[in-house]
Amino acid sequence: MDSNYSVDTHDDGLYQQASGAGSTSENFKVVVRIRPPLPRELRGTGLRAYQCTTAVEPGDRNVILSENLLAVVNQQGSMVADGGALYNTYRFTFDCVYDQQCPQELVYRQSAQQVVLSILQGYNAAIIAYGQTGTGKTYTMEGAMEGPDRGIIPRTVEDIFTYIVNDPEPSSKYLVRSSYLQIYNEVVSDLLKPERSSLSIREDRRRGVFVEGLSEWVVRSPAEVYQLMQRGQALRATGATKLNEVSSRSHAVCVIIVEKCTTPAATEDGAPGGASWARSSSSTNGGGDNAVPAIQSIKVGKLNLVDLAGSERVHVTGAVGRRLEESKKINASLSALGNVIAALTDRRERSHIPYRDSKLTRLLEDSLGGNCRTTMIATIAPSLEAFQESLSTLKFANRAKNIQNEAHVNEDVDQRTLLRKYERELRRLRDELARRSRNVVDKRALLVAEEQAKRAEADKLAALTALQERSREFLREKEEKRALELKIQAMQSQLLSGGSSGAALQEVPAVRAMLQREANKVKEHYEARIRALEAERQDAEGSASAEVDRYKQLLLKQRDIMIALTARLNERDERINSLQEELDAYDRYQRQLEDQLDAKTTELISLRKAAVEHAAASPVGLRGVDPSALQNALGDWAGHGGAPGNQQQGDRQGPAAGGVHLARASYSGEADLAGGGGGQLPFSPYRCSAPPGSLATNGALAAGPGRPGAGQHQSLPQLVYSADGTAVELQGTDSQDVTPRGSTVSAASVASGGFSTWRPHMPGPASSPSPLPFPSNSQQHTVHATVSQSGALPPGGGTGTSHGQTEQTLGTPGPPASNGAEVAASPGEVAELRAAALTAAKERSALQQILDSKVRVMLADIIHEVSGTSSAPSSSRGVVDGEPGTLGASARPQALIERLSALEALVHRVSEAIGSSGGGGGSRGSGT
Ligand SMILES: Nc1ncnc2c1ncn2[C@@H]1O[C@H](COP(=O)(O)OP(=O)(O)OP(=O)(O)O)[C@@H](O)[C@H]1O
Repeated sequence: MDSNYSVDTHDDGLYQQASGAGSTSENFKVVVRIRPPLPRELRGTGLRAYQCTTAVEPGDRNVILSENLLAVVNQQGSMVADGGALYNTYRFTFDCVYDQQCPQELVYRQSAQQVVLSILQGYNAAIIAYGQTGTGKTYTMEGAMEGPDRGIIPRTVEDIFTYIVNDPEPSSKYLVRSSYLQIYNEVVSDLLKPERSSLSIREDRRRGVFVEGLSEWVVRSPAEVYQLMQRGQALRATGATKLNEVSSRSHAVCVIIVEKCTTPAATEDGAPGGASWARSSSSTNGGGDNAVPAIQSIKVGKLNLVDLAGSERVHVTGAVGRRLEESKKINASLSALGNVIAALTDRRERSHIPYRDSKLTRLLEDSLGGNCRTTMIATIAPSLEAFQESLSTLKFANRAKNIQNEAHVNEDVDQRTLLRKYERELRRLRDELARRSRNVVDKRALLVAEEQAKRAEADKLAALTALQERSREFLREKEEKRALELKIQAMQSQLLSGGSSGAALQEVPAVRAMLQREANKVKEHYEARIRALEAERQDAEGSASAEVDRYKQLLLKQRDIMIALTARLNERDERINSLQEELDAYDRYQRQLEDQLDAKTTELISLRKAAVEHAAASPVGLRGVDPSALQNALGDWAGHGGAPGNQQQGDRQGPAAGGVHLARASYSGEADLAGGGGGQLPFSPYRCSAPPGSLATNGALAAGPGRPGAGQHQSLPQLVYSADGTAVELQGTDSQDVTPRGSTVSAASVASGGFSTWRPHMPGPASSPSPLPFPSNSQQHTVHATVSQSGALPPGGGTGTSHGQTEQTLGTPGPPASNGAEVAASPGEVAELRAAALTAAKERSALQQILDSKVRVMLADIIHEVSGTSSAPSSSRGVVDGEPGTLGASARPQALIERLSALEALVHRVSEAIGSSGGGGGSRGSGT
């Protein structure tokens, strides 16, 4: 094989600059292949025709690169010395130089086959195609899949399987695996598994440098490899450039790994390997102690078939954009490759090898200066336009040929086999150990069990012993207890024999009889006690029942009372209603009385008029008339027919001091009061006042005091009534004391609120109590009579009533008769008569006023009583009639009835008195 690469080198000084050392490593060979010119190159460029720049000297190791090849190469193809000085001519010596007509088969056979087949011996091998783009790298590596143009890869696959098939060692076994990857833009991808990209490059001692995760496909025939190659080529990044229509834009690496398993030729006894393995196996299986397991030899050879992307000058290829980026990456990686080669071939002290500067150099680390047999095929183009690239490639290749690889067979025992064997042995030993250990464990367990049994037996005996001891103690305690009991009995027997009461005594019949008697006595006592308690219980039950019955009766009685009270209350209400009706009837009767009073008044006026006329007609006769006689004549209607009138008559001592000091109506007319002559009335005018809303509201009396009149009002005394309607006093509003003397009412009578008697202001017997009862009333009633000097009535005072007529009559001045008749009586007599008549009228009016006041007070009391009775709760009325200190509900109606009767009698008497006087006057008047 080496003879194939043996090329004679002759370096001369002229070409020293370009020629290499000429020595090559056995494990790193560099060959140059010149492809034939392409059609485009043969057409030339512009005016320049095609010009070949390469020539291979005889012997196929030297290559001449010259701008004018014809001038420097003679007919034999060797370089002429003179021509070299005129033209750029370079001569390089490599392990082999293949000219343009060199077929694929020769290239493979001379430069690849031995390297490829070395992997079957356990070597790492690599065939790297390097060169400018479009110079035939892919053609050289792949070529066609069939025919003479088949490249190195197909031929390698064919040779590998041919070798395996033709291996003379039938015991050898082979395992062929294949992978296909690319480095595109510094990214490692699996061309057989496109989904695997960006793979990492690892390295270990056994496998060397490898791509982690790269798929490995076991192939058993060249066809299977072809299929993989075709599949990977379809995925490889390619593109059209100016220099190559199908330019590879990535570095492609086809990996073929061949594992060869062989059996060593001999064992310890020197038998051949194959037979030895067979025997060894059989002996192992048979359990022969002397047999030593045969160890298989595993040789693993890895072949990297590298098709590098072509270096290119960008300005020449015209790459732009993506192609430009690809070119940069390609050139960068190739530059890293050059750096690695430069480092590897540095003659100085071995420096750092920058394998990790690129994926390519990292992946080719074993192939470049490592454990590998490497052949670098530098491809160049023969055309003049590729001169510089060809020169660059040759220089690169010339430098690379100095790389020293140290290839060795990757022979190693099958670690897995050994491991399996050791594992089996270990498992067997473990089983044996376990078995023996199990026996030991069983014995130990038996010993332990026996020990435990002995211990348990000992414990059992100890427990039995303890139990027996406890039993003995128990018996002993029992005996001691018995002894104690006997001792106690003995002591007790001794005590009994000492004379104390005890069971022994009960043995005596007398004692027994005594005890029996005592027992019977106690029994009887308690039985009696029980009976007594039972009786008490029964009594208690009986009394309780009686009490219940009594309460029931009380409840029934109360219920009846309530019913009766309800009925009586209903009756009372009916009675109250009837009384109300009677009161209404009485009011109507009172109004009739008032009408009659008015009639009497009219009659009185007529009488006065007749008297005046009579006096005017016969003043002499009138002058001789006794005033008392005249007053007597008029006194009947003035009230002496009744009790008050009689009393007033006895009490009357003069106009200023006597008579009834009550007025009912207001009198006006200055002439009347002044006696027509401007004289002053002999008695002070009266003003009867009453609280507004009481007497005045019915129009009977004047309004409140001080009501302004048309003229000057004279201040009048007030007649104040006590609560029971009794006139108490006339409280003068001026300095004149008009209080009736002797008219006294005690403060107690005012405050008592009880029944009181009206005591007119009359001396002597007239002060006897009046038989007229009046209901208690805390209110006081004041009657005012207003006399206006201007003659005008007080506003509202008696307006619209019959009293107005009285006033008109009374207010008529006494001028001389229009007929001019001379009055017989003297002016004094006339004045007396007039005063008498006026006094009589006043007394009547006062009497009527008293009557009205009394009636209204009683009516108010009755109404108040009735309303209070009907609205008061039943409890306040008293539950039981006749209860001391309270007026029972049934008694109140009776009292009301009595009051009404008294009132009726009073009215009747007053009416009779008034009627009698009026009737008397009338008769007299009519008689006159
Ligand atoms: N020895 C040869 N004999 C005949 N034709 C060849 C030879 N070498 C190369 N060619 C032809 O040259 C052209 C370019 O070759 P190839 O594609 O292999 O170049 P390359 O170096 O792989 O280019 P790139 O780096 O761009 O991939 C192809 O058409 C190929 O057929």
